[in-house]
Amino acid sequence: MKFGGTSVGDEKCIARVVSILKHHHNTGNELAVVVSAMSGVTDQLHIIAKEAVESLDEPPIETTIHSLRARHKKVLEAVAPGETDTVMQEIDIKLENLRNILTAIHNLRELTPRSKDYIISFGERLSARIVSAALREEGIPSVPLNGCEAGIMTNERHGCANVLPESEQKIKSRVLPLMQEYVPVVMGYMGCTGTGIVTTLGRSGSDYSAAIVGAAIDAEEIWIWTDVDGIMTSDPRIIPDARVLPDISYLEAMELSYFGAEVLHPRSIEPAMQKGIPVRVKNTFNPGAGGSCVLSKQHRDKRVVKGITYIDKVSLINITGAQMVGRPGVARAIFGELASNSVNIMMISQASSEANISLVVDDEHLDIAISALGSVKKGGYIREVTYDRDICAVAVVGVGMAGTPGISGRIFTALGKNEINLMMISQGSSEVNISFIVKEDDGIKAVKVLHDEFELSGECEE
Ligand SMILES: Nc1ncnc2c1ncn2[C@@H]1O[C@H](COP(=O)(O)OP(=O)(O)O)[C@@H](O)[C@H]1O
Ligand SMILES: N[C@@H](CC(=O)OP(=O)(O)O)C(=O)O
Repeated sequence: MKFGGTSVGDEKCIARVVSILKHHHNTGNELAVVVSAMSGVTDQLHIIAKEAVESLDEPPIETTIHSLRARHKKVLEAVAPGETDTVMQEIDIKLENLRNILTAIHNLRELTPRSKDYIISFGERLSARIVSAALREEGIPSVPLNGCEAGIMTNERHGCANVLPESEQKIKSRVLPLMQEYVPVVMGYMGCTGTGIVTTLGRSGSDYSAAIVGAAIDAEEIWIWTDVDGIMTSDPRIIPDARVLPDISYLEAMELSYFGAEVLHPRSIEPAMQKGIPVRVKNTFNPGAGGSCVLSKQHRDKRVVKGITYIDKVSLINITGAQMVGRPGVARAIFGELASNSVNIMMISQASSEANISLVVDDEHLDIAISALGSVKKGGYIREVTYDRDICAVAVVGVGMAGTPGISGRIFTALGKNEINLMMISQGSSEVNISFIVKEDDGIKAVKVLHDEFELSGECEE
């Protein structure tokens, strides 16, 4: 069971988490738990790391340490009064490490990907100790484990590390035996390299940690506890009448999360899928609700389109040049150069004339992508590289779209009727997803129009 940042955000939330775990423990389940940092803490750590390296004046290291200490102490006193002193001693040691490294970073004005990962993993180091103490306070034996202790071994891709296959045996041999006696509370989001260097798994990566641990221990189910009733037809912040999807396939969940449904991390499905383990998404604040179940087959909702997603932190790059037509190797040069600069490409589309290739990249990769394409341009066959930051990606997802004629017609007619201009369209041959780019100002409108067009708010079809 994984509990996200909002689920462990304060003492009341942690008390709920403990009562959920107590219920499942007392009904005979063996549990392994993964927790995220308390909401906002990872952001706070990112900010102080940046300030430590960039600030010419004294960065607010002390203020940050004090605020982290005060927030965690208040929660600990409420949920584990019997252990406050001992756990606070451990927390103070961690905070002292944090203070020292931030001071060193400021003095050296050097923040490496390694040291950054070490810093931003502190949120989970603190929260897991508190959740574990809160369980003990309720009479449930529990131990906290950091990612390395739990056996989560990764490559050295700091900031977005990949879990290595050998983790499976390590996790199994470390976590499973513990579960006979304790409820282990694993610090999500973090792992370590073979030499013990701390890595992180990418923002919102605790879902990935949970999937990795769940798959390694051959869990019966992997439950992701969050702050909404399940995976919904769209982000409820955009579409207030979005509906919970009771059953959804692995493929659909992967596509929805890849294209912006934050409720699950895109990498969290594959480990479960490989082992056929159902992933259940449930609401910590409404545990009685059924939630969503991600499975290989879906049973209840026969609707062709399952959900509409939206991402706004992306940019569109257009590469044009008549010389690109019929010339083998152009795509290799473009994608090879982008790959060697670690640019993640989210969508690709090529006009049939071959004189144009459009790409969508994360906003944060745009500058590096443009500079990489500048080198490719020197080859002579690209005439122009233009970009637009003011766009967003919308995706329509559903396994049933494959082989159902007329879906794209409905999508584009509905958008056209609402005067929404399409700047790029992409559909993979799996037909599980039709994604397109519109101006940022049209993004939310496009989601609403399509949510209505496919009547996603209504009752599910049995
Ligand atoms: N399709 C969707 N279904 C459910 N939630 C979604 C969807 N798209 C975006 N979200 C957002 O994801 C949020 C939960 O993800 P996140 O904030 O990362 O939770 P946690 O802190 O539990 O990891 C929800 O509050 C919701 O606003
Ligand atoms: N704390 C990390 C990892 C994480 O998964 O968080 P959350 O479960 O709150 O999305 C982050 O903020 O990115």
